[in-house]
Amino acid sequence: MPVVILAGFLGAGKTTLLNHLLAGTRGTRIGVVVNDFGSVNVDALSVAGQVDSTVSLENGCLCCAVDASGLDRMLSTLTDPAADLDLVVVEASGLAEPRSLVRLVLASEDPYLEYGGLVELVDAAEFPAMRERHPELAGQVAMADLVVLNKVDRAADGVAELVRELAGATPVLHAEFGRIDPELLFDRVDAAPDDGPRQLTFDDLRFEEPGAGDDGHGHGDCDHDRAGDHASHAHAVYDTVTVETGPLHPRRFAAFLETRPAGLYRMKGTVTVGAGGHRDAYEVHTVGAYVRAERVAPVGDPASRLVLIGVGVDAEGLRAEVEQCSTAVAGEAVEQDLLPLLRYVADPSRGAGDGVAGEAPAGAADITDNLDPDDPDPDDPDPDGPDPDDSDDADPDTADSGTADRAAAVDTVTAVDTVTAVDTGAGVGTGAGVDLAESEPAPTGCVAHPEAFDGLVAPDEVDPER
Ligand SMILES: Nc1nc2c(ncn2[C@@H]2O[C@H](COP(=O)(O)OP(=O)(O)OP(=O)(O)O)[C@@H](O)[C@H]2O)c(=O)[nH]1
Repeated sequence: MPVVILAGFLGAGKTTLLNHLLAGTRGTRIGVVVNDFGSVNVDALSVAGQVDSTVSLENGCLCCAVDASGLDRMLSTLTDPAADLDLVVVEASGLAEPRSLVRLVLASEDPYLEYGGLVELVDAAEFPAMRERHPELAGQVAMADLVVLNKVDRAADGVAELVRELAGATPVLHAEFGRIDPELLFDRVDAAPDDGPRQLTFDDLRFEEPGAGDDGHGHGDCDHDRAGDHASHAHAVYDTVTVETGPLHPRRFAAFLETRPAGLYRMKGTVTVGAGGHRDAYEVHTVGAYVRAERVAPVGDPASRLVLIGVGVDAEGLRAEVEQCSTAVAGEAVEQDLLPLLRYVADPSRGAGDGVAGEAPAGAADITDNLDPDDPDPDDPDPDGPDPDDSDDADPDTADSGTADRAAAVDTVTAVDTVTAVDTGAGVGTGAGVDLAESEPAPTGCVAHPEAFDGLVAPDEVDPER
């Protein structure tokens, strides 16, 4: 269950965007956590659909009122397969600290939960003035997976350039009234009448007829395109590239993952990697800076199929880069070449080739290399090995103490679905600001938002007494 965090300063348009998503789901079922600020749950009330369950947290906003297990408890009724939802969106209060929320989601032990990205809304009218008063907003833009520059109808002079610069490699979408394409955030369910609603699977992607419903530039099945309303449709501002190729050289592919171009927001698909005569298939999923790979059953032909979605990316260049990773071009790999890829595998002991199945491969422990925002470290002679310089990941100065400037908030957990009520349960949020840096080890097995781990204790610094 992808959990998308929707953040942005007060009034940036989070609820407006959420309502747009809810209105455009066409069968996709979304659970929503609304993190209202103030004593009246305006956002919860204004979110479209039926609001059937509410939990109030009276002692602070979501990110400082719960720890990871508290968040798990809160979300578990939404992520539980029995709830039959396809996506959870956490709308952070305008005062919430997205870094803390990202940490909580990444530290989740809920087996059904997967980080779905941090979407940061920026108010194009107010941002320059807001930033003067709240310099931390710049950091929030920098750590997002997708920046939505909203209210472009009222944009202040120079704001697009300013946000573009602050966003660095993160894609920036321009929007009015939060009208972005929902498919940027989730795979729509297939509403085929003979099949019933369900989540799009990678198999759907793999076996989709090339050209079926395609508008000629990779946008695929899309009502708006068929309606000829392309110019006003958010698809017009991003590119989708589908690459089908043979088995990939794992080291070369891992290098591609590490150097993904600015603007590439999502990537999903199944790749087969060849090493030491073995063939292993992995489902790969990236959202912004986050990468996750999971070993899956072998796939047929094509051995590797990836869908890449980005803003302002060089589509043909991307295709060529992936194709360069194929063993046909890069040559056969040896088993050692798997190691750079295994850092992205959720359970590395499952990720090794048949020859070493069941063992945690050497190098799997090096996952913390990725917690350093500056990685890959050009000075590191062995980019796949432990990097002594990575101790800066544990810099206490960068840890977020969290609560200082957050006013009391009333948080509501709301299950929104046009049909089904989901009881979100009670008893959440009695903690008074748990600092994850003190209590949670860095999650391993997935790699995301290095900044989110600032202040976490590096494995070699863990005090065994604690
Ligand atoms: N002109 C203009 N107004 C917008 C746009 N998007 C949202 N608004 C308006 O901005 C106001 C705030 O929008 P909300 O969606 O409530 O913002 P929010 O981020 O949820 O606000 P908080 O919950 O207070 O943090 C509303 O009056 C919206 O109608 C836009 O693109 N252009």
